[in-house]
Amino acid sequence: MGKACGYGLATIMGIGKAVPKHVVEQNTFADYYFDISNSNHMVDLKAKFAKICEKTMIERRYWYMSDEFLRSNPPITAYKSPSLGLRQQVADEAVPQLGAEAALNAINDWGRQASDITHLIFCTTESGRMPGADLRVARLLGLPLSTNRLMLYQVGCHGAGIALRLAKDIAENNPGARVLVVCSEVTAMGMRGPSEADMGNLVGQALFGDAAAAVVVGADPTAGERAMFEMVWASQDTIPKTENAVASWLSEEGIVYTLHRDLALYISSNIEELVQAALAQAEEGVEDWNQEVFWLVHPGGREVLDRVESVLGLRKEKLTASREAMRQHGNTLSASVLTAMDEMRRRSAERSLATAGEGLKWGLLFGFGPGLTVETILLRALPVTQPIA
Ligand SMILES: CC(=O)CC(=O)SCCNC(=O)CCNC(=O)[C@H](O)C(C)(C)COP(=O)(O)OP(=O)(O)OC[C@H]1O[C@@H](n2cnc3c(N)ncnc32)[C@H](O)[C@@H]1OP(=O)(O)O
Repeated sequence: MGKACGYGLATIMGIGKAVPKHVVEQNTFADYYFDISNSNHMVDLKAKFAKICEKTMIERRYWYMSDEFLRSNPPITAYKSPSLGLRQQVADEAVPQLGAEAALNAINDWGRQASDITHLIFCTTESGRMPGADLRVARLLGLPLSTNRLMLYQVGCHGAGIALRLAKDIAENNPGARVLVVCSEVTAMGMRGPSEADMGNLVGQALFGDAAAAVVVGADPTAGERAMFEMVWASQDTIPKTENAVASWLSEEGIVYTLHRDLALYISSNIEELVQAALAQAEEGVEDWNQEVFWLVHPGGREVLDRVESVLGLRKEKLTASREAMRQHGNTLSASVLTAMDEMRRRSAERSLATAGEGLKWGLLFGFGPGLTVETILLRALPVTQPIA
């Protein structure tokens, strides 16, 4: 979808993130995880898990659930035990709280009042409650009751891509619209102990972390606003025959998921075509993917980034923002790619580069999720300016 109805293209005008306070260090995580799940007798599995943790290249993650809470609620740390109500209670508290904190940071970055937000898109994989976290966040931020809310439940890691694509359509078709996109994820639903028969679960336990990230989207910047990234084109694609590569379902035991060993291979084998299709939408030829393009790739796991980098022939530093987001937070599902965007913007500003996209004009954002679904957004980073006077 391109420019519509004579209004300008949707732009990202503010970015914010938030993490909960409990820090989980990856280099001691195997010991901790097997201890809280009373699984120290699984000696070989623990050794294998320690190796997986090391290979993730994650340094730390953040959890909303405290050590005390986990130790006093064994159904959460069992491999499978009825615990949905308990998990939902955590999500009810944590998802809106973290989301509101990230949203406030994005609104402060944007520079206008929260009451100027016209639409709210809230995305989480972790909750099944109505009314949803969108309403709680609207209340916490003091948004007007007339704010148009849209709640995306159970979307998975490509949720930010979906939310941005919808925000683009809204901003380009409703003059003056300012859309707050919030992605908030806590591992309360999917946290569980180890099982020798479920390696996919073990890989997930080494990867997933809690975080929220938010952006403000609008077309035609006005006084006090500065546009960072224009969303030029957005699309969704499904990779054929990969329906079982990532699957998750809500059960009495919380969210149970499978991660296929070849998931990274499926993504990397199909991404080149999607890159070409997206860059063909740029107004000028973009030939050199290292010199001319900045990359925001969902940090699904180290192997996902390695394979994407290799198949596209990207230099090591091109995926730095994604790798840093993963190193500092783990895979935070829908919040991941926005966290990477925040990191890229921060690093670009630190180096006084001409745009928030590492000084470059054209960029690609990729979200990956169950389906396998790929969300692609062609971005144009605008020259760094002060907010419009
Ligand atoms: C679609 C999306 O992308 C959405 C998401 O974000 S969902 C999460 C997506 N991410 C993933 O699935 C993780 C991708 N994988 C990785 O990043 C890496 O495999 C890793 C960091 C987990 C491990 O690194 P690695 O270099 O592959 O380590 P490696 O020594 O080969 O593997 C360790 C062990 O784990 C096993 N393993 C790894 N992934 C596995 C999986 N998904 N299922 C079963 N076993 C797995 C390996 O077979 C190996 O077992 P053995 O020691 O018995 O051979």
